[in-house]
Amino acid sequence: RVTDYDDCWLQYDAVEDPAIRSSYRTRCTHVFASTEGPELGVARDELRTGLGGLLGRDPHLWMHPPRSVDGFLAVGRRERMAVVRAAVDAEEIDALHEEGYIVRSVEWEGKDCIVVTAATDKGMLYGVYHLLRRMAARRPLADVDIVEEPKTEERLVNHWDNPFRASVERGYAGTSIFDWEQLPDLRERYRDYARLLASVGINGIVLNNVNTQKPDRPGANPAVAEMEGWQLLRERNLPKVAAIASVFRRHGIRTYLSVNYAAPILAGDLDTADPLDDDVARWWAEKADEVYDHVSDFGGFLVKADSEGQPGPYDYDRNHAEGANLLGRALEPHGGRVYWRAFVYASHKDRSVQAYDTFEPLDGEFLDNVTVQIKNGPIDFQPREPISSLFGSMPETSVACELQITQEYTGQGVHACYHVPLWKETLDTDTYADGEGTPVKDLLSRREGRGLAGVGNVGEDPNWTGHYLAQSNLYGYGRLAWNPDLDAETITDEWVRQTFGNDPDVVEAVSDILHDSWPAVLDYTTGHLGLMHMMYNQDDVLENHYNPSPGEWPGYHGASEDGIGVDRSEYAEQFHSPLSERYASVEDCPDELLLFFHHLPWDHELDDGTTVVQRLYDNCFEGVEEVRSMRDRWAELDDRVDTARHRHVAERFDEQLAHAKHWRDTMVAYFYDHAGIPDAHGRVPRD
Ligand SMILES: CO[C@H]1[C@H](O)[C@@H](O)[C@H](O)O[C@@H]1C(=O)O
Repeated sequence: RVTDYDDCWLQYDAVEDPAIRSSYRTRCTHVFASTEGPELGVARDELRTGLGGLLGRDPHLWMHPPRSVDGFLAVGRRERMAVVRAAVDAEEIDALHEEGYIVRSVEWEGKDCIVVTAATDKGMLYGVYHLLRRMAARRPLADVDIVEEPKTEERLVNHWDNPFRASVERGYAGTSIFDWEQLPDLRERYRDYARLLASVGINGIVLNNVNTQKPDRPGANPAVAEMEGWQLLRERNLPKVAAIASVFRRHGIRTYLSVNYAAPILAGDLDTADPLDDDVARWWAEKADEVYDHVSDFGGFLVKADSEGQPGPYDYDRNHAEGANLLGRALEPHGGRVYWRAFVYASHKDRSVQAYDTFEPLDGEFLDNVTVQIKNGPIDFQPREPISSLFGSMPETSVACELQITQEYTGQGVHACYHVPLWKETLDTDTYADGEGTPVKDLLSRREGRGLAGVGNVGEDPNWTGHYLAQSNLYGYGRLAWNPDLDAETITDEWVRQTFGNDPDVVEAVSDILHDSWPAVLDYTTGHLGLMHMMYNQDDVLENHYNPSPGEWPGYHGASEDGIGVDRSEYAEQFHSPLSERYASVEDCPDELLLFFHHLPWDHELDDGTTVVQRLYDNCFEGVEEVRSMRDRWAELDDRVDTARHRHVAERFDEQLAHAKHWRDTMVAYFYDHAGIPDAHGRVPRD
């Protein structure tokens, strides 16, 4: 099946090693797979594609257990297949999470078999993807005993795609893959996208941008003209939503929409959107009924309210709980959920403290089907931020952590920047909410309504993500959402092997490059001491948040003649002890967050005796050398990776190196202009 876009990590390259190939062929050439549900149809198709590639010949699909062969793969329910009953006890299935699965090898009637089973069809689909992932990494199939369950219930991708305009806010991979003019006619690409998401356990997708209308505020992002997502709630557009939902449903993915809080006015004929108005409540209830008439398993609504010019309950002097619960009530009869974003701030105060001040007092006031969606940090997806102080501060509320898969502030698909280590740092941070050992990930797991939302990075470009290496961020997000305990190295190894093959030199080089990428970006875009928000933010969209422009944001980084950094002691107080004390203390605050919480003299000495300004110079220069080394290591792979991808990535590394130098030179000049202290190695001021 030839497409004009990349297969990403579903390459299914043929197994070269004869011993592994013969072991795989014995167990997987013949497939006895159930067909009772739509997800099982997808599983069968995936097995045909995956095994066809891996085994180098088409698998033989049976509707009965083949007896004339040495082994086979069985995919089905325990109650329907004797071979599955031979491998799995009823109690195991009863105890299994509804999205969990079991992959187990078993000898059955003298045959070497592999069974994939679960309590649900969706679980079996995930089991099939796990089996194919294992084979793509050339892992053995003898003595397999895998019992897997998701640690997180809600695992969503948020699209900031603008319907009818084909643009993607903060998208760096071309236009949107969704063609709303053409819908309800479907594109093959929707199915391939759903395969990618299902293969990493994503179970929800928000189709459109949270900016659902032109924000009425001065200096707003110029791409605003393109935002008309509120239109999707119009009855005439619901068949289009239903068509897309039918593709994702087959892959175990529920469909959600970003809605505009003033929809009763924009898409209805009311003159108010006041949450305590009965007509407004009726409007939303009827609108929800209408949506569910079209999409029976619709997931719910995502809302950006009272934020960056989007309307909300503040327009009626109502608080966010009153605002969210209005939609919660409308969705409740249908089993729908509201994701209510906590990204609310006003410019009069330090942005970092505002989400807590707004939402912490409302803890316990949100309905059960409302999830407060919180960005990982208090500012805005910066290369590094401390966690949001809301994590661990709303015990009576379902919360989700919003992460950015797209690289708005980490190089926008031009720079390689692997976000998985960044996300691990967030998810593993101990909030001390219930005493020591309460990491963020535990506050997101094991309960309906809790989870993760990742702002997507795909577009119409053949490589989906602008940069081939950025595919690792979508892959890694899904794997981490499924199990936040997975370590970054495991996720990286999986992705590299499925995407670029199992050549040990390639696996090692690409893995190292990925793991060096985030620290490098931190070095040349922030100086790696907790500074952030040093980027360009003027009108012309394409340069927005890409180029350096530290002069624009003194309030965010506090550079002045006497020092740099911002005293955010008020923010530190919002955390539980001992985290609050640690952040508030210059001695105990981790270096990588030091200038986020403290304003320090340029010549303040760090633990190793280096001054703040010298460390900033050193890191900016070091960052460029790290990019040079990544580029050179990638160059050495030119005969190990196919030409098309190798050349594309190599050219992006050339661009990244040039741009990193631009960041370095701008940053060190800015620091020198304020500090007036030259670099100890004579590099600053530059000639
Ligand atoms: C969708 O708007 C985005 C905006 O493009 C972006 O600059 C910032 O990250 O935050 C906003 C948000 O998260 O709502």
